[in-house]
Amino acid sequence: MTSLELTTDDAMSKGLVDEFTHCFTGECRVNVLQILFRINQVLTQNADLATLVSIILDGMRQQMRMQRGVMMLYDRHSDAIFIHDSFGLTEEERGRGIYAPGEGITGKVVETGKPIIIPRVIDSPDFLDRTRAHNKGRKQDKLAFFCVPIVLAQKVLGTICAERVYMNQRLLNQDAELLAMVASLIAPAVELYLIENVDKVRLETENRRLKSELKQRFRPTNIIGNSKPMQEVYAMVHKVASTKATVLLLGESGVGKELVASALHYNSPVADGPFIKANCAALPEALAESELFGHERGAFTSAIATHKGYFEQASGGTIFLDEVGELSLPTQAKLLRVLQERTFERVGGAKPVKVDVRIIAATNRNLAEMVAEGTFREDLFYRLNVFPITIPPLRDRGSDVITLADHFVTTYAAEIGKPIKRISTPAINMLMSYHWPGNVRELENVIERSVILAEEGVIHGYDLPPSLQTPTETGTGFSGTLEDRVTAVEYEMIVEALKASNGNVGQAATTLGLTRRMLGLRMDRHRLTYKTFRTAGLRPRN
Ligand SMILES: Nc1ncnc2c1ncn2[C@@H]1O[C@H](COP(=O)(O)OP(=O)(O)OP(=O)(O)O)[C@@H](O)[C@H]1O
Repeated sequence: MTSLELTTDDAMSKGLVDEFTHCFTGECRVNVLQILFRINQVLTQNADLATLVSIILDGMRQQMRMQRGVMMLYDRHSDAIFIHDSFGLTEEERGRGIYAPGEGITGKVVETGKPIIIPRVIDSPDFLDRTRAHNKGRKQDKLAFFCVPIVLAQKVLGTICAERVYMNQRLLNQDAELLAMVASLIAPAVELYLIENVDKVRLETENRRLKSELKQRFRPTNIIGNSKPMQEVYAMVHKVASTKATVLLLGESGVGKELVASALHYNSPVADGPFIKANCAALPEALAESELFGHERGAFTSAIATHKGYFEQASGGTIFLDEVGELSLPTQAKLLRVLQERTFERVGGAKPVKVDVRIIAATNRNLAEMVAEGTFREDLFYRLNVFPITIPPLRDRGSDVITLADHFVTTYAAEIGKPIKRISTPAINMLMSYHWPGNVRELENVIERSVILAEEGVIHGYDLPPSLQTPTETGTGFSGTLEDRVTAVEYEMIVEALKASNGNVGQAATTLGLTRRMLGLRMDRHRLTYKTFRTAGLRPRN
């Protein structure tokens, strides 16, 4: 037994007995079965999410004798997790409970899809107490916390979290297991609720978001994604944007370096000045110097007039040197001088030109390695590397993939003028499983293409390119054989038809051009049951 664990006698002597005596006797273990039984009962009666949640929260409070219980929903669109229902919190505390994935204990459970159990919550560095419910009352320091995800088809839809007086690890694990069971029972109902109440959920999140501190966290407006690694990027951008320090943006191709560069500029004191992009890889060797630093009239045969280079054009603003690792050694030497003295000469000129520019450079190359190989100047590397920011690859950003996909769907659907309501569950799984070598740029292209292909307002797995459907690359479990792919498409079409018909098999069969019996057989083969697709309040005649 750890020093934190209590015996019944300890508990009694400490006056905590009310909360859990019955749990030592095993009575509460029997009681909890009643909760499962009730949930199962109402699930078969087609009850709505509100009824289910009230049974769960009542059970947590009365049978399991918990101090606090919270059911949270994850709104992918706004990338926020908020309290849907709870006990043990005031209305005000409830309103403050809003998190981003990766943030605090709840955010971590949503990000990883794994439960978290903490014997003494106030000791946990991840515990944010955003609701501020822990400032009050005695026994707060004795509370254990556990949080389980509500997951369906690898998609985290929300969490059930609870606090109770700590007794011992075994009982805590048992409670968490029970809540995990409850979470998996109600997951289909939660998904239906989220689909059906998309607008309500969004409005609710937005209202809460407006009232919460989340609003105050810094995120450049056009950069999408709230994953932990991106929050670190935002924090760095926030720190350095207001200075004139040279910034080096590192990261694979397509991660959003240019977007971050523009965020740095537009949040800087020179935001009203020009933002000039110079793509060093696209500059032909012979013209690189003249493009960057300009030339005097007659400097070379085609120099018929004086030309201001990118540095002069950026004067009073920011120059963004993209792919800086591609510059030749002579051009690097000239760039070093600008960095040191903010002075250069135009090609063919002798007069020094002084500029006042903020320099942001970016590269997907390993500059330190290039220095070792002798292809990049060491002194220039140190001058550029004053404030490096590494933008993480998309595969390390968790649910940002879906947030970004949603964002691009909205953008391209509006551009093409085609209403797209949602991305199907199998398509979401494919997007989440893929390793995105081309990062956000690749995701953007994939979504643009799928918006063009999509029919009936839904992006399906088969609207995504074949590269996302190869098992070795995606890990989606689809093998390359024709039969397996046909099975995957069949599964998806049946799921969609059942969703659209609220679980009415007859109606779904008609949509699919099958008899009811044929569809029944196929549903058995895919282990699908119409109950999963029933919508609250509607009882289809099957
Ligand atoms: N977090 C993000 N939110 C929204 N759009 C993004 C995000 N990151 C990247 N994009 C979009 O993805 C595309 C590629 O981004 P960007 O050009 O900034 O990448 P990069 O790292 O500079 O690529 P490269 O190294 O190839 O120049 C752009 O259309 C950009 O708008």
